[in-house]
Amino acid sequence: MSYAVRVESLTKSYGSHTVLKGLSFQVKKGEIFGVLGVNGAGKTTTLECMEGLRKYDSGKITADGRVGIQLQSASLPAFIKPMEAIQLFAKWNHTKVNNSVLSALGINELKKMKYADLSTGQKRRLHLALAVIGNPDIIFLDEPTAGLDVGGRISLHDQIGKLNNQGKTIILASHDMAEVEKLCDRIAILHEGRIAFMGTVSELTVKAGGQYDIKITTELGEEHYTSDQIGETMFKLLKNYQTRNLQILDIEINRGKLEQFFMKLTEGE
Ligand SMILES: Nc1ncnc2c1ncn2[C@@H]1O[C@H](COP(=O)(O)OP(=O)(O)OP(=O)(O)O)[C@@H](O)[C@H]1O
Repeated sequence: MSYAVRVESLTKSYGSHTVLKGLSFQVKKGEIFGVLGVNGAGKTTTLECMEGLRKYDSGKITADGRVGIQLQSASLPAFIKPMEAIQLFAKWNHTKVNNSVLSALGINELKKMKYADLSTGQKRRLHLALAVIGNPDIIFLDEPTAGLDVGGRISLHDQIGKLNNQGKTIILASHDMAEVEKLCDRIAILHEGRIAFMGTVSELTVKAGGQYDIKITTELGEEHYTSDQIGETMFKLLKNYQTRNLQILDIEINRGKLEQFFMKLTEGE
């Protein structure tokens, strides 16, 4: 099979509330696939059905490989130490603890701490380590960087990239456009139980009009520009500021339209 997970006509209701209305998509082996949507769009439900943790009403899901899961919220006993949790999970998985994974995720530094004393970022790193301890082929991450500061996000993104470079397929849920833009090969945007968009971020950018908003701050204040040829425009702008002998204090570039397009899709416009 060239795909890691195949989802066909997946439906799921909670009582009379139909959350998934026939989703079909495939996740290719070795890719980072993002499931996006606003709060309540059904990202966690989709992931949990794919993980085999939640019953669905109809459809078919096939996974090819061992699965590792990081849930959206998870908790361990307050007094357990990170290494005890790691050893426990390794035993369950009939596997040996991979020390390179532990050092990559900075688990060794947490050795002496109790679970209850770990920060949000440290807990997330531990949960990711527990998800990958069984050497899975497919890793599910539900909003892996929620609640993390900038440093924590960058470090976790780095670890996710490294796991992907080792050939792991990664499926992550997020509502952070910047996160999926940085990490994902392809994304599916859920809206009202259906897939409103599926493709690469570049395809989404083209659909959205491919416009960048640029803000340049100098001692004279802020100046705003838009461009669909970011490289060329930035080159010209920087030359222009140099000619005008203006010192640039800050540059901000946003895929403004991409966020707007996401809002438009998810608002059903
Ligand atoms: N166990 C449950 N019982 C009843 N309704 C549920 C249950 N789990 C989820 N729902 C409802 O299903 C819908 C989708 O929830 P889900 O958690 O899958 O969305 P999500 O996109 O992951 O949201 P978030 O971004 O807030 O995590 C929501 O309206 C939610 O209230």
